[in-house]
Amino acid sequence: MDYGEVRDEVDLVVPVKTLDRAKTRLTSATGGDPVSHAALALALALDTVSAAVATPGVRRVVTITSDPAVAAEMAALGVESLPEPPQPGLNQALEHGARTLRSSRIGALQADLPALRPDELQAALEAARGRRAFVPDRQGTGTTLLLAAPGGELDPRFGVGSAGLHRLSGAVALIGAWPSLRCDVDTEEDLRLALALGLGTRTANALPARTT
Ligand SMILES: Nc1nc2c(ncn2[C@@H]2O[C@H](COP(=O)(O)OP(=O)(O)OP(=O)(O)O)[C@@H](O)[C@H]2O)c(=O)[nH]1
Ligand SMILES: C=C(OP(=O)(O)O)C(=O)O
Repeated sequence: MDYGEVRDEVDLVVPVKTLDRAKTRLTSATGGDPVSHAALALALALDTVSAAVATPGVRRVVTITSDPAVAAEMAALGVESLPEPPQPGLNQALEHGARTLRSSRIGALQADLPALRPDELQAALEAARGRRAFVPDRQGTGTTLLLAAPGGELDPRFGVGSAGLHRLSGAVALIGAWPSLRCDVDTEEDLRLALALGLGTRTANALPARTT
């Protein structure tokens, strides 16, 4: 497919672990049932990706996953998936995705933003104004979005303390009134906060009744 050359637009890679390994800190939210847990992990990713696809300024969204169930569900949204590279790890998966896409502008979006609103993601993309930039999570320690400069490398440093590492690597911290973009869901407390912001429909449907 020819996606054209619009320099202000960004292609986003979204990493998604295999569902049986994903979101271990959220296991209690579904009462320890592995099938419900996998459904919740998948719903988080689908709501995130649906919002990203609907965002003006986002040209293309591609997930990086070795889980065929994730790839099939993403395909139903019209979203392509790339398999993980042989080297394990989140940053390796993102670098592989970025290299494969060869986009004029690349970004990485975490897959656990179930309240994400397209207008907030669009506002963050605009605030970057062509710089290599990142959006810290609500605690200020992690990263939910990393954007390369046009034509530049992604150079991802996700993991513990990634906000500090992205800042040290020269990326500009973007801090705006974008609660849905900053609310990544790792724990049940995060899930309650995302619920208050307004969950995507898939995540809302995947929750047990007591959480809603
Ligand atoms: N493709 C891919 N995605 C990853 C990998 N590691 C983490 N991710 C994804 O990166 C995002 C951020 O990771 P975390 O917030 O730590 O999520 P998680 O590892 O599923 O959660 P925990 O098990 O609770 O640490 C999530 O969307 C994960 O699915 C990896 O090795 N490969
Ligand atoms: C991998 C990260 O996510 P989390 O802190 O949610 O594990 C990160 O913020 O770099």
